[in-house]
Amino acid sequence: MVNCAIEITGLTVTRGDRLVIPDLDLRVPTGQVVGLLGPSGGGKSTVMRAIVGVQQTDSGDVQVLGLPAGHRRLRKRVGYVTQAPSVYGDLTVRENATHFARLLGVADPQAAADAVVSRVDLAGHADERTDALSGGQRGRASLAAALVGDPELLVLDEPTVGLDPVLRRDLWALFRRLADDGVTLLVSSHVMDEASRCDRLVLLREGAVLADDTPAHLLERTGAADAEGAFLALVDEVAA
Ligand SMILES: Nc1ncnc2c1ncn2[C@@H]1O[C@H](COP(=O)(O)OP(=O)(O)OP(=O)(O)O)[C@@H](O)[C@H]1O
Repeated sequence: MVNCAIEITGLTVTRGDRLVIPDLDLRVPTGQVVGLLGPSGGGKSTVMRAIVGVQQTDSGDVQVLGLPAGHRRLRKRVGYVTQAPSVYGDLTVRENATHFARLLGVADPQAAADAVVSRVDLAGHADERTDALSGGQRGRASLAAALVGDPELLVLDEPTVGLDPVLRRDLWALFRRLADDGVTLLVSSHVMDEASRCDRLVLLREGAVLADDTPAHLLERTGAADAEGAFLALVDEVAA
């Protein structure tokens, strides 16, 4: 049996008066980079919020690392980066990382902070206030804060939005290194060309899983040349 970092069964979520997630089943295997892809408004952020335990749900079960989503024992084991940078603008990059390390009860907060700041390639900006950084740098400062507790699962909501191609490549290389170290990553994106960098792809549309497969199988199954083509082929298949 595949070891799963995330197991979602029968998840239903209503936001406002809209049924956003009708009845979702999803399993995310441990130690892989899983891409959560799909059009804007398809429910990616909502699923991620349910996984980290901040989304009110109607029904269903969300298990994360063998515990119910949002369990206090998951606080240090799960890192979450939202689309909005979640760092304090009036603190430096290093101070932010140190602050989150202390909150998580990390043994040597300053050493842990320095290590993650280097890991996200911000050592050269460690002593700058985050409100003076570029958007991409601020995003990486948020990622450093999420990494400082050495999480087993990282949930990243569109981490590459607004980044130039070089930074996007570097960030994906970092995700790969983390996965090689055994971390499970769930990464949302609506940039389909990022799909090829994932071990597995979950295509989400209108709160439903259109496909959950490896990139190679997905292309083979649909006969498409790339993930975008595969996605469109699957949409047509459902509509037919
Ligand atoms: N606070 C809210 N109140 C009511 N409805 C909401 C709220 N936030 C999101 N929604 C609705 O829930 C649906 C799913 O949104 P969600 O943010 O999960 O999609 P997404 O796939 O992450 O989109 P994007 O790629 O644009 O971030 C959308 O129809 C959206 O309008």
